[in-house]
Amino acid sequence: MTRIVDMQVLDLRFPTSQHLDGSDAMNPDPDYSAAYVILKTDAEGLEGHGLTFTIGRGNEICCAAIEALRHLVVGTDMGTVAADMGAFWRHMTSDSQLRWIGPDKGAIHLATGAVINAVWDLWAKIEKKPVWQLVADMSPEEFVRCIDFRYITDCITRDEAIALLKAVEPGKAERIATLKREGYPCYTTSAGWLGYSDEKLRRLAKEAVDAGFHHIKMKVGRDLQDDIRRLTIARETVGPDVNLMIDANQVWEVDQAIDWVKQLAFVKPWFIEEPTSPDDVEGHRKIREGVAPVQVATGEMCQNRIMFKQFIMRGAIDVVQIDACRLGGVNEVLAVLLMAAKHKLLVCPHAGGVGLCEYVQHLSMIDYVAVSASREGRVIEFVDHLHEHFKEPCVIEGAAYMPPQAPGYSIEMKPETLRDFRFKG
Ligand SMILES: C[C@H](O)[C@@H](O)[C@@H](O)[C@H](O)C(=O)O
Repeated sequence: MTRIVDMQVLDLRFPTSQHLDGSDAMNPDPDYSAAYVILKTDAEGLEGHGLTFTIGRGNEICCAAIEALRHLVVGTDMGTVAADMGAFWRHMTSDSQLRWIGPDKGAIHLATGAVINAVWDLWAKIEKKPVWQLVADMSPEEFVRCIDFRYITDCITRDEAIALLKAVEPGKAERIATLKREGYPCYTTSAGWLGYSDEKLRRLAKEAVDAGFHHIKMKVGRDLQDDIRRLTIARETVGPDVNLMIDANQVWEVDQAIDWVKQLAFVKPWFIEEPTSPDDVEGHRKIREGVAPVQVATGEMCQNRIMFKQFIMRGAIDVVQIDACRLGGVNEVLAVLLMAAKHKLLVCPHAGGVGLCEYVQHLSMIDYVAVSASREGRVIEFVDHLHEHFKEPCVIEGAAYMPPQAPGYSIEMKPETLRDFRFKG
């Protein structure tokens, strides 16, 4: 069986000017970066690729954290991964010397996401399937074997998870056919950055509607009067039937969030994303009560399944925004999908950054085919930048992600990108 014999870590930087002339209220000048992992194997030409998205200097720390995981992954026999992926995840997150700085948080967990996702890429390539299909083809028992239920059994047990998966098994083939025909709906953030002029906002919002988007996200939170003006323009441009979402990137205090959102309620926001600290479960619960019927969304910085459990069980959010590498890779995302399905919450993944669109399309497709069995009210984020660096970039048709066909996790970058975007120090 294939063995992982080496790991390469690359610090890739994509300076702001090369991809985006916009910003959000927390990241006015983001240099998008990727801590990139290549797992080398003893099989000719077979590699696993993975990355985690960071910004600028944060990338160095992530690359160092990935290096700290080297001893846990090099030497792995992929046969043991296929036999018990959950045990492998536990092995990757249980190093007693790394526990004090993790394992479920911070740079070490982002590093875990990058490495675990590279292992999924490798596994899927060995099985000659895209990741979404590898998981969709699993039996409920095989699916739950990928998950570490530690610390979440008060929300969902292994047996409950199996029952939930079994209940939706009958319609799988039909849902796969629907996915291949129609794709999975998405929303765009590309019109709504704070750095854009009113003219550019108007033009991009119109282009988005013309391209078929029914959901458009606007950044807010820097200046209330600006937000009122920009949202008025957006609503006038897109008309009454398109869902407008707003995203504050964590800038508000709890009560301030309630006041601010109420003042923007005239555009009928579909959700408010990241109104306050991503760790504040009670704060989100209060905001949710205070701004209803505007839904509350968070997750791009929700760092583990245990935090998500609290947001879900406390009624603090309406929309679960999983992130492909903020969580510790596919395994942990599967746990969150199950908890969200049990509590009947919408899953709308966070994307954008570097490679997140390529990753999360697989996760929503898994959710639809095997877990929630629904696309109703769910949309994947789409941000139109940096896709040109990927060998198999995501494909959007009629405001929907089309299911990836190539084996793997769609995250492998082109050799020239790996050469030309290495950080020189
Ligand atoms: C710095 C990043 O682009 C963020 O602005 C982005 O992740 C954003 O919060 C989003 O939801 O798309």
